[in-house]
Amino acid sequence: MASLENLSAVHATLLVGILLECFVALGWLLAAGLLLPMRRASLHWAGFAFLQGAAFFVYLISGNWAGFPAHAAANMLLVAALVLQVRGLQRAMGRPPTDSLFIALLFCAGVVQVVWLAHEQSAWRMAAISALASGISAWTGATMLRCVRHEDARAPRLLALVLSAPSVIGSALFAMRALLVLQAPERIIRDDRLDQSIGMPGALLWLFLSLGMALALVGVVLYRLQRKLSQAATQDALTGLPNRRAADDFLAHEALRAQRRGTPLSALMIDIDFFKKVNDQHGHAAGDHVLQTLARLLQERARATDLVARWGGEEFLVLLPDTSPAGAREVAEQLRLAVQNTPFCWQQSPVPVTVSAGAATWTSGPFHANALIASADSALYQAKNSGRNRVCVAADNALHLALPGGRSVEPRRA
Ligand SMILES: Nc1nc2c(ncn2[C@@H]2O[C@H](COP(=O)(O)OP(=O)(O)OP(=O)(O)O)[C@@H](O)[C@H]2O)c(=O)[nH]1
Repeated sequence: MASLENLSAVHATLLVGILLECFVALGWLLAAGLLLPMRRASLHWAGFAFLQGAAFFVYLISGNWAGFPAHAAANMLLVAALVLQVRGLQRAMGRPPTDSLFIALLFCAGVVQVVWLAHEQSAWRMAAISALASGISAWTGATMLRCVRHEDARAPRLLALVLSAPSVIGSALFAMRALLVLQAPERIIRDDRLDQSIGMPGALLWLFLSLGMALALVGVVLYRLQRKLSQAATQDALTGLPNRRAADDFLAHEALRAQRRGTPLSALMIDIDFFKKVNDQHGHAAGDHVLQTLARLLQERARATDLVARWGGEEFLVLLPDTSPAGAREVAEQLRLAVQNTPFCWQQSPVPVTVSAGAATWTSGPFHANALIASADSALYQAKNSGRNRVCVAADNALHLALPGGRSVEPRRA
């Protein structure tokens, strides 16, 4: 290894790379201990950083070992590191890793080393490994994009592009390297003989790319954790529907729009009839299954602009923007009939399920969210009291009578 006095700029860069990768690997090991849902992914990325650090180390010591095929060793480490990076991303997405492909890639890299091991063939070796690394990096970039965008189409496109950029740039650079090597193979063979394994531009580029990739992985983890947290805060765990908090936010937002545009806003409160009996006769798991099936059914029949939420227990709230009292009654009746005509089953036994619904509509005047919900709720209890499996609509003045101290949402001034 170079002594401190004659430490060249390349050596210094490689040393920085080793230290950086050690810190990154330690960081991921720490994350594996702390972020349980991301444990496996973090362990993979610790391996990714460690192998990259090892590749930097190989270049650092290569000058001391005449004839040591530094490129070959470093490239093998790099391919293994890149494979671990993609595998970690697949783990982060909760997908089974494509192990056969990874094994095939590593096998190919190994074969390339063995077939073109001689110095005279180092250009071919470098070109093949660079092409392989380019392919894996492109795959990493694509997986990174999917990791952010696939499960959440509303995820910011720019964020997805920024996070996948280091891998895409890496892929392009590896491809360029493969082409340059094939264009001037004599230079590579000469450099390899002289043990000039890596130059300053190469070392710096590699260092920045490694840093970029590490930051991109941190970005993916932060994005996914933030998404999980916001999901947990706004999604009902059993049915996957928006929960009460999300319904409140939607209602406040839609109320402002309705007031600004002067369009009606309707709410349906839907409750399963005699649900206690389902639990008592078939068990709690059967009750959960009925809730999940009903949630799916309601969601499938809702318009893209409506919101179906689990209000609590066996009660669902459907918010219908731009829907008149007559329209709300019609939607509620369609949903009631759909439930009545859907065969619910639990362990091959039929479970009869019907629902009652109450509808209320805001059409004009100050908006009280609590009054709209309370009106839909009292219409629901009217439906329950008049025999169940039916729809009742709140009277026109119900909103004014309900909850005078309710939350008021004033229209935003243009
Ligand atoms: N399985 C299951 N049951 C739930 C859940 N949340 C609430 N329940 C049950 O829902 C039942 C509600 O019963 P009640 O309020 O008496 O209403 P009901 O039996 O549907 O009668 P009506 O509404 O008057 O037709 C209770 O037995 C609760 O335990 C849940 O998440 N899963």
